[in-house]
Amino acid sequence: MTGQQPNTVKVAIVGSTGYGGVELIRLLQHHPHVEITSVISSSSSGVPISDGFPHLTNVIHRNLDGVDPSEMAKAADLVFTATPSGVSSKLVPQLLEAGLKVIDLSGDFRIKDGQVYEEWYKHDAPDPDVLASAVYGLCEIYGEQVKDVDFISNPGCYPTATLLGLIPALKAGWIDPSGIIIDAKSGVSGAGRGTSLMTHYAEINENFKAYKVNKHQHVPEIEQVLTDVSGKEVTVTLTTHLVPMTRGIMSTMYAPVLDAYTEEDFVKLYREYYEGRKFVRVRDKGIWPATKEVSGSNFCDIGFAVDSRTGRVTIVSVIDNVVKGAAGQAIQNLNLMMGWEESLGLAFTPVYP
Ligand SMILES: NC(=O)C1=CN([C@@H]2O[C@H](COP(=O)(O)OP(=O)(O)OC[C@H]3O[C@@H](n4cnc5c(N)ncnc54)[C@H](OP(=O)(O)O)[C@@H]3O)[C@@H](O)[C@H]2O)C=CC1
Ligand SMILES: CC(=O)N[C@@H](CCC(=O)OP(=O)(O)O)C(=O)O
Repeated sequence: MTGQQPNTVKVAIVGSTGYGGVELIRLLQHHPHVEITSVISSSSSGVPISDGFPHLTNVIHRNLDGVDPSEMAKAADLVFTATPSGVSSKLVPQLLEAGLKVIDLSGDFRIKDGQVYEEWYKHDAPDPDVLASAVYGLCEIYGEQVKDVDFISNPGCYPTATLLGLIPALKAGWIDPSGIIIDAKSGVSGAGRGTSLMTHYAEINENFKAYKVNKHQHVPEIEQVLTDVSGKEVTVTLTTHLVPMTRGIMSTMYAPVLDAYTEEDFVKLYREYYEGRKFVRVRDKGIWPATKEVSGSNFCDIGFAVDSRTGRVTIVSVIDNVVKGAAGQAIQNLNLMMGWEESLGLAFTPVYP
């Protein structure tokens, strides 16, 4: 920790009754410099959070507070907004105006072009000045830019797995940016706690479905970052799937390889690129990552195969969508923002089996 930073940061969580919010509560219990001073709900304030979430009994003794930015500013230094897209865009400016630091888990501030955001998210774009002030918190790539800022936009779950899997090869000029195909699968918790026909038991149990093909709101987020890091206009094909499991994302990426690079070359390149970054684990040749091997943890595990017959590389990247894809990465961002060691409070071994 740097000399100027307070020893304890008081945090409030808006959307604390959702999957991202509840996961923030679970993980922050282990953070040595964080005190949760307010858990907030727009629909059920005044009751103990453990009433609705019995697993939090004897873990956190707090009643749910209502959504009131001036009260949040009295209670906390920083707010995690684990709120739906379209809600964060209106709430975050009020929180910043009240003097709070903010880490937003929604997609509202990730897309730098407001028009592109409106096209893909079907919500009004946020205030352009506030949007411009948001720093995109993909920690292993933009970690330096996150230090000392007031407002971080936490990346999406599919983009986190996908971007960490593609960026080293793309930056090195090893893969053709015009030929990237992403085949991604998510557990059902990625859709949030609300019920829907898409996710109810009879629809998803023993089923496997593609959705939002070529229309997923994470397409512009992935393209924006790949274009930024490569300096070339990148477009991607993304197919997202829902699989009958609770947590986990597997993003399988295919791209043409531009020279005779082998699997060993890819392993070496990625290990060098992510050297010192505890949360990215690059597998040895032939060892494929599985979602269970990262479940409950902030790890992103990556494996490769190069097919000399087709000239393509297959890159497999897995994360826990609620941890590295949401709450865990948000805490990693908090650590970087505060000048703390990035893995503080996040040293979770994956839950296995
Ligand atoms: N689940 C995941 O894997 C990931 C989610 N995200 C993003 O993180 C955010 C939270 O996701 P998740 O927790 O899954 O979603 P959930 O649907 O599980 O939870 C969202 C919570 O937001 C609260 N909320 C709804 N409307 C308002 C409002 N007007 N004002 C304040 N709070 C409101 C609700 O709680 P209440 O009614 O009590 O206020 C609800 O519990 C979303 O933007 C999502 O896209 C990002 C990456 C991964
Ligand atoms: C399984 C599932 O439904 N996942 C969600 C991911 C939600 C998310 O992260 O969306 P934001 O970009 O708005 O934060 C989806 O595909 O829309």
